[in-house]
Amino acid sequence: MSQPCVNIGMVGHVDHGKTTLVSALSGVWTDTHSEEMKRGISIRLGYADTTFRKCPTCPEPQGLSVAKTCEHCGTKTEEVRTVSFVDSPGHETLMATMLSGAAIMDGAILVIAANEECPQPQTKEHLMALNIIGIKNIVIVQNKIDLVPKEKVIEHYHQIKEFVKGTVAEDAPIVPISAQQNINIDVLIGAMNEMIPTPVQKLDKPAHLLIARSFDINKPGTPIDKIAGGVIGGTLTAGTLKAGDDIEIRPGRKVESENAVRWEPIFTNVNLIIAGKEKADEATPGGLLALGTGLDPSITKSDSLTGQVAGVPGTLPPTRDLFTLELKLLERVVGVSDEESIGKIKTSEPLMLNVGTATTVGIVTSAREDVAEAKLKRPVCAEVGSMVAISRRIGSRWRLIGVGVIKD
Ligand SMILES: Nc1nc2c(ncn2[C@@H]2O[C@H](COP(=O)(O)OP(=O)(O)OP(=O)(O)O)[C@@H](O)[C@H]2O)c(=O)[nH]1
Repeated sequence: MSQPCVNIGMVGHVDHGKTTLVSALSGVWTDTHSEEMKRGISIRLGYADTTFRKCPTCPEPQGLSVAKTCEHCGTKTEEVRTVSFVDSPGHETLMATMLSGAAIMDGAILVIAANEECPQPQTKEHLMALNIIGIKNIVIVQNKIDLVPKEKVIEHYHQIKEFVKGTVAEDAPIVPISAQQNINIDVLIGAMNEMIPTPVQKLDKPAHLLIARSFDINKPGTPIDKIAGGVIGGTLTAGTLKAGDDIEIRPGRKVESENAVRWEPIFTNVNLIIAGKEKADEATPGGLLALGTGLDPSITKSDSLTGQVAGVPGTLPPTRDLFTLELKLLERVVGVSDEESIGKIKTSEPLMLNVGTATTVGIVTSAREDVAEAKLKRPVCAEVGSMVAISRRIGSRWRLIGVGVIKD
């Protein structure tokens, strides 16, 4: 990709139109899996790339679009910015996946369907997650306006305004659209372009990649299906990678011997870089990458490396199987109809912990008012100071209850 890239997340309640909107913006359907087809909901993170473009000859004001030729004068449009969309699932059982996706978002579109009362439970829970993870660049989309009369759209707009009062999205623009009928998509592109800047590229640090997906091979027909090794996908938080570079992956591989279990880092090399849909010589932070590696595909298949970190050998954060967390708990549980208050964290209770793209369960070994220690069932590679989203099992679901910062 020739332009610096930004990762924009699609978040919001189930069936509000996230995947449809990604498709309207990028012209491609994000990954669809057979299980998703059966259940009719998104289960895993989906990805799609597009380019915001501008006509070089039409007079101002002329908005951005994704069209390759100008609809007014037919001139070939020019690239302004490349964008990767991270499509997260909206179902309440899939919060862990949403949180992994949020770790690699530079900004987000909160999709809210205009034909339902606002807020729906995961509209609230996803906004809270953005808040906790610190994603401030947000655009709100009022989708499916083709299904309701204008007065209802206005009433719904006021419901959204009331709902976001006092949250990180208080001043976010609200764009009424129909993803399915392609209404107001150009206005949305303009709002995204303004609200979601390309992140500052930290090129002078060693390369670190948060792994969000891993595959044995990519889909047939894509450039990466021609290589033999396993594929990892994710986003670089810092540094650059070139084809041929050596990489280390942590925590790596689980090794079981006699009575002990340990995790060994994996060492391999990058043999192909795909940024967006194109083969690239170099990968930089921002945007989603697929890296062909020298790994045996059995190591990368079925997202088995999701949540791990890859980077320059010897520079990765330590692998931890114990967290000491400085806590900041929410007042009430969100994402449920009955919003009970959140009690203190107790010793021996299991917590779901999300850090970067990793999800693990930790058993609390000690807990005070504002600090808790948890022994992790599956270790993670994480820096001191990293934010950890904390969820507690309430009924049959994990519910977001707060955030912790890793202490040494
Ligand atoms: N009428 C109308 N239907 C829409 C619109 N956008 C999406 N839909 C429909 O709403 C349904 C759900 O859309 P999806 O895009 O799958 O919703 P989603 O938010 O990605 O769902 P999950 O990822 O499972 O949470 C589908 O049947 C879409 O065709 C719209 O603008 N108008």
